Amino acid sequence: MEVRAKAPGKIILAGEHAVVHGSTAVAASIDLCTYVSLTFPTNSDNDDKLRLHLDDMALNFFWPVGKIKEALSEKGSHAPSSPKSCSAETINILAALVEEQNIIPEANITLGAGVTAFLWLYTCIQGYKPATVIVTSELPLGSGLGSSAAFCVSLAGALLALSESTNLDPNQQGWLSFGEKELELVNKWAFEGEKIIHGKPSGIDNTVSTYGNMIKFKSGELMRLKSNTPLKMLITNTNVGRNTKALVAGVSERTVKHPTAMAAVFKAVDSISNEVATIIQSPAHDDTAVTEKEDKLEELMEMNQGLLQCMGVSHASIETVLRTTLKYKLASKLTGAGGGGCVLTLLPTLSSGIVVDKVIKELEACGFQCFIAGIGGKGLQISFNSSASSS
Ligand SMILES: Nc1ncnc2c1ncn2[C@@H]1O[C@H](COP(=O)(O)OP(=O)(O)OP(=O)(O)O)[C@@H](O)[C@H]1O
Ligand SMILES: C[C@@](O)(CCO)CC(=O)[O-]
Ligand SMILES: [Mg+2]
Repeated sequence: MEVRAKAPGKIILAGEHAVVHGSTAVAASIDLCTYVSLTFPTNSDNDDKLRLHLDDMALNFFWPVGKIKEALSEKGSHAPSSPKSCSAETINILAALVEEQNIIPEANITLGAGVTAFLWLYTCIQGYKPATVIVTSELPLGSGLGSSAAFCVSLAGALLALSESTNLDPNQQGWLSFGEKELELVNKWAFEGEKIIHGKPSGIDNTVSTYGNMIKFKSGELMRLKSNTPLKMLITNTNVGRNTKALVAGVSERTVKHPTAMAAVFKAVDSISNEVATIIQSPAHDDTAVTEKEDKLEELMEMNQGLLQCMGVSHASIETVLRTTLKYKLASKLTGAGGGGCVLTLLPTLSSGIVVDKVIKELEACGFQCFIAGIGGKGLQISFNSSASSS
């Protein structure tokens, strides 16, 4: 029996970083996903290993399950229906199991945190069973499109689908969706994984990846938004690597140094996000109303970007994208943690295709990668393949 899970990445339309400090943010899923396949060996396979294949990076890890059990001793906890945080001490034990394999390139230290999160989610949800887990992704890693959250949600989804805590029918064909209670459980586990990768996540990324569509999020609470106008966003990947953990920590440091000024910044972001959510949901019956909405969204994106600069998370490459798109009267803001990564540019409904082609050409000439993603699709989905056996 093989179970597959797919979970989408996301864009943040307003409120990144400030959301970690209690402000409202607005996010939407995108149609680029991370896929996880989970298979248990049959008795005749005689395999005692937990195997993790990160196919996109051609990295293959394996641990004898007895070794994991011995390393974790009483710190391991097989309790799929009770999401639990990984203590700093246990993170170190798991990180040592990851490092021992010596296969993560030095240039990619944060990848180790993802594999550590895998070991935590696996042992808590499935215990010490041998298995093969294969991960592939359409998302660029560490670029602001929520690759870490999609990784944790798809993993938690696949692991829970083959646990006693969920009850999808494995004989059903095609992609299936969990019910509300099960999604809540997946989301909580994914948040625990995100904590290992990010340090101090707000939970917005795993929540939008779990539930999909468009959400407003504040202090752990989600509100689903019903968009009344399709939004078209150009996503530009500056290809400048960064990691969310360091950027979030940088904003927290600034907040400690300048508490009053930063509180004002976070309050302004909160107002911007609420206004963005209201505009997105307001009806627009004709082209004039759509244009009016888009004009307001563009202004709010620019205001949000200014405040992200105040927080210290912009980057020269992001500023280049802003300057380039502004030449064509298009508004942009960074999305996700910033410091490089991806930038969003609103493409108004009536914008001319020629202008869009020109701006893309100019951005690509700077070495950036441009694409238009579908916004607001489904969240986590699961599918079973009863004829598969472990490889
Ligand atoms: N497909 C994957 N396979 C293995 N690890 C992954 C995968 N996708 C994400 N990760 C983990 O997530 C880390 C990247 O997370 P990070 O939060 O820094 O960036 P992001 O999630 O892409 O951007 P943002 O948090 O700004 O949306 C990787 O270094 C790795 O640890
Ligand atoms: C930077 C941040 O606000 C969004 C990253 O996509 C971090 C978080 O909310 O966890
Ligand atoms: Mg992330």
